[in-house]
Amino acid sequence: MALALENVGVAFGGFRALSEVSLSIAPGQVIGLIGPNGAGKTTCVNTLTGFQAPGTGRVMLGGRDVSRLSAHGFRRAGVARTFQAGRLFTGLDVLDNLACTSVGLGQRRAAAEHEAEDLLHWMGIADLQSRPAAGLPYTDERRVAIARALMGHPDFLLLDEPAAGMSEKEAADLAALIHRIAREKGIGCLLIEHNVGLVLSVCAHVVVLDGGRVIEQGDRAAILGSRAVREAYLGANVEAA
Ligand SMILES: Nc1ncnc2c1ncn2[C@@H]1O[C@H](COP(=O)(O)OP(=O)(O)OP(=O)(O)O)[C@@H](O)[C@H]1O
Repeated sequence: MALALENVGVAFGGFRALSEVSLSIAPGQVIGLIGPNGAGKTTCVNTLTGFQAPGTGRVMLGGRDVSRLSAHGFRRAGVARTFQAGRLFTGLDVLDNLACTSVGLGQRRAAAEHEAEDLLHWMGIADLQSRPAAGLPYTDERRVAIARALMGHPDFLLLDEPAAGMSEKEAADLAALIHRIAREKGIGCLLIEHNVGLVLSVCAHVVVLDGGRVIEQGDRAAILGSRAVREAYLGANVEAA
């Protein structure tokens, strides 16, 4: 049961944001997706979650072509995501932010609240449960957004720059949480991050995009040793950098 892009292309008007992109996430695996600004990372996540239909190629989930599924359809099928901005429901408290997700997926309210309490406890943030989502400190908002994405027991979790604005210590705590999500829940995770050090420390496999194309993929050693990656980040004149 994998979530995958197969030779995906996405164009906005005449601009090709993705060209022939293939990548695959297995259950319990943490994949990193990196690349310079505008490389196409968010477009990849949008395509893997039904927010953007591929122009060419296919999105596959467990061997099924889900390219035309809606975003809600992807969520129901077990693919959850977070956004660069937390996008919490600011009029609700933390517990209700989580519970309403499972209610939206068809669960009864009492069961959804119970699941939300368990999940907040599992993440070590049970103390936040009655707090209004509006005005949460930035790092707590990020953690609640991840907790909300975990509601309904998804098989895959796609995280769009979850460590943006975090201190080194907060980013290390986040890395530990992502490991737990993969290991203890068996969820396949895809992590987009500008913090390349964090990605290389968390992910066994990293995909590098530049100009909408996959320019490299492999383990930490392969990424660090890649001339194409150095050129993408530092410009063509890598020897001088
Ligand atoms: N809806 C859209 N309409 C037109 N162009 C778009 C749209 N969405 C993205 N793009 C363009 O596609 C390219 C890829 O954007 P995308 O947001 O996927 O890159 P990214 O790697 O996530 O960038 P960043 O690291 O800056 O968030 C960019 O040039 C962007 O301007």
